Amino acid sequence: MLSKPMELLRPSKGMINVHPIQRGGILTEEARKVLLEWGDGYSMCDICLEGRVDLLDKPPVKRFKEEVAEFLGMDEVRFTAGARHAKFVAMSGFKGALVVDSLAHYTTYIAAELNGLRVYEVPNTGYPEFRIEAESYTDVFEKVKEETGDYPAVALLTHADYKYGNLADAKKVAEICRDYGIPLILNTAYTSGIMEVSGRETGCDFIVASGHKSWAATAPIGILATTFEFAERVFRVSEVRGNWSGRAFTKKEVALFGCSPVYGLPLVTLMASFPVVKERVKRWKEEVEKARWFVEEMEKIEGVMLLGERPKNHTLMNFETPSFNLIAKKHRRKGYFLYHELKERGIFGVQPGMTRNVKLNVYGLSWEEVERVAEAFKEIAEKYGLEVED
Ligand SMILES: Cc1ncc(COP(=O)(O)O)c(C=O)c1O
Repeated sequence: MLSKPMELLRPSKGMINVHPIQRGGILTEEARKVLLEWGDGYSMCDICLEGRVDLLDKPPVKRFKEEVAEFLGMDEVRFTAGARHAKFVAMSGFKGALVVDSLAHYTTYIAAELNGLRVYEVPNTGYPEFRIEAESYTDVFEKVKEETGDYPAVALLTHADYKYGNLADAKKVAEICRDYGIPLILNTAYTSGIMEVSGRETGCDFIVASGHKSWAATAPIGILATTFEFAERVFRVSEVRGNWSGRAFTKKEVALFGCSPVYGLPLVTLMASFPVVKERVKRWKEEVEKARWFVEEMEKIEGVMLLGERPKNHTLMNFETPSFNLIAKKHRRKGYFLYHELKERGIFGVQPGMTRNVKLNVYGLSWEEVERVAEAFKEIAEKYGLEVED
C-alpha cells in the first residue's frame, strides 16, 4: 500500500531533537539549498568520464576528496555507504584476528563477520565509567598471540562510543599498535565532523567517518581515509574478466562495488556542508562546556547520575535514572510517560518507553536550547514529586 502524505511527516518536526544519532547530521542551510537541484537518481553522473564517482570533475568530487583527505590528515579518501561500509572496506585488507574495544558499535562486528575476521575484545573498566584503557590493548594483543600463535592482523578503536559518549585516547592506542606493527582503524563516527580529528597527529592508519551522523549530510554516506601505505590494499581494483567478452573492469574498486555506492544527494550534501563543518569543529570546546553544564543540572534531580567518564569530553551522554523508572511503574502510561512529558515541552529524541536510562546528545544546541531541555527534565521531576536541588 502506498504511504499516505500524513505518514511521511517527520514526528520530530519543530521540536528540539536530542536523539543521540541526530545532532551531527542536521543539514546546514548550504546543504538544504542543493536538495532539489540534485534530487534525481544519478544526478551526479551527467558527465562521468572515468567510470568512478570519486574521479568526477563536474561536480568536483575529485577535488573534494583531496580536501577531505587533508582535513583528516590522511592521504587517500573514498566515499562509502556509511561508517559501517567504511569499516568493511578497511577490514577487507586483512585476514586473521581483529582486536576491538568492548564499546564498539554492532556494525563493527558485522563488518568483521562479513570479512571473516575473528574478533577479540578489549574490556572496559565497567560501571560507572566504562572507560577503555589504552594499555588494555597490549594485554589483548598478547592474549591473541598466546591463543593463535600470531599477533592480530588489525585493531579498531571507537573514538567516541555510542553508549556513554566516552572519548578514548586514540593517540595512546595508536602508539601501542605502532609498537606492535598492527594497523589501527579509528572509528570516528561520533567525532570527525564535529571535533578536530587528524590521522597524522593521532598516528592511526585508517579513519572511518559517518557523513549522516557527524558531517551534516543526508544518509547514507560515510568516509574511509587511509595512508598511501594501505590505499592500494583496501581500494583494490577488480581483476576479473568476463568469460564471454573478455571484458575487464580494471578501474573498479572491489570493496566499493566498482564505483562508490553513494552518489547524488548524500555526496552533494556532504560537499555543500563541508565549509561549515571545517569551521564548526573549531568550536568543539564550547560544545563540551554545554554538555558539562547540562550534566550538572541533570544531577540536581533526585536519583539521576551520569554514566561514563567524568568530566565529559563529548556531547553524547547517558544517565542512570532509577527515580524516573519508579514513577513509570505507577504511571498509567508506564515507561512512555517521560517521552510524552518531554514531547509536550517540545523535546524529542529520548527513547519511548525507556526510563531506566536517558541517553541524549546536546551537540549543536544553543545555550538557550540546552537550558530548555534541562528545565523540562527538572519540571517533570518536580511534577512527580522528585526533589530537585536549586
Ligand atoms: C560508533 C558508531 N559507529 C558506527 C555507527 C554506524 O554508522 P553508519 O550509520 O554511518 O554506518 C554508529 C551508529 O550509531 C555508531 O554509533
